[in-house]
Amino acid sequence: MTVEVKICGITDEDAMDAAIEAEADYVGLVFFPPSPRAVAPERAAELVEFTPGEITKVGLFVDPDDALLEQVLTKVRLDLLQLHGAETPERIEAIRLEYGLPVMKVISVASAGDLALAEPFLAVTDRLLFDAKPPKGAVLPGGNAVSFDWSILTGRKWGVPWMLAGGLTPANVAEAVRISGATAVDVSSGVESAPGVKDADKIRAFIKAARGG
Ligand SMILES: O=C(O)c1ccccc1NCC(=O)[C@H](O)[C@H](O)COP(=O)(O)O
Repeated sequence: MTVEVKICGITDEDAMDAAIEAEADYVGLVFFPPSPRAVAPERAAELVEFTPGEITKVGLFVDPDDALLEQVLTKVRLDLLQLHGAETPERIEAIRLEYGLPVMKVISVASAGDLALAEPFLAVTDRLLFDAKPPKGAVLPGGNAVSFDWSILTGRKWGVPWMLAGGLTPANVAEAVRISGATAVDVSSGVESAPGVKDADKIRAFIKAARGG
C-alpha cells in the first residue's frame, strides 16, 4: 500500500515546489503565531494558489477562536483543519458545522495509555493524527522533533483514517511505518535545515523513504 505523506510547516515556494514535485499528498500551513513556521493568511494564500487540486491543503491551528478561523478561511483555500490544541469534541463538532471542512484532531502521545484520549473524538473527527507529546517546557504543542514508541499503534484500528507524526526523518520513516502500520505520515522538523527552514533535498528524501525508497 502506498504511504501518504504530509509535509507540514511550509513557509516558502521552494519547499512547496519540492513537496509538489515529490508528490506529497498533503501540505500543512501553520496558523499559530508563536511557531517559527507560522504564516500570515495572505502569505498562505499565495503559497497554495498554484498548488494542484489533488494535494490536500491542511491548516494547522491550536485552540483557534472563530475570529482566527474566519480570518484564515476567507483568504486561504484549505481542505482540512488540523486541530493541535486542547479542543473538545463539542468544539470540533461546532467548527465542522460552522466552516464545512473536515477536521483532523491531534492526539498527543507519550505512552500507550494516551491512546485512549482518542476515543471521545472518534464520533466527531474525520481523521486522527498521533503526534508525540511535547517535552516539558516546550513552547510549541507540536513540531518538536520528538518521537514516541511506534509499536503502541501496531494492529490498532480506529474507525477513521489516521496519521503518524513526531520526530520522523528520512532515516527513520520507513521503520516507523513498518512498526506502527501507519498508512499516512506527517513531518516538519525532520525535513528542515533549521527551525522553520525547509530543505528541498530532505523533503524529497523523506517522501521517497516513506514510500519504500
Ligand atoms: O510545527 C509547528 O511549529 C507547530 C506549532 C504548533 C502546533 C503544531 C506544530 N507542528 C506540528 C507538526 O508539524 C506536525 O503535525 C507534527 O507535530 C510533526 O512535527 P515534527 O516532530 O517536527 O516532525
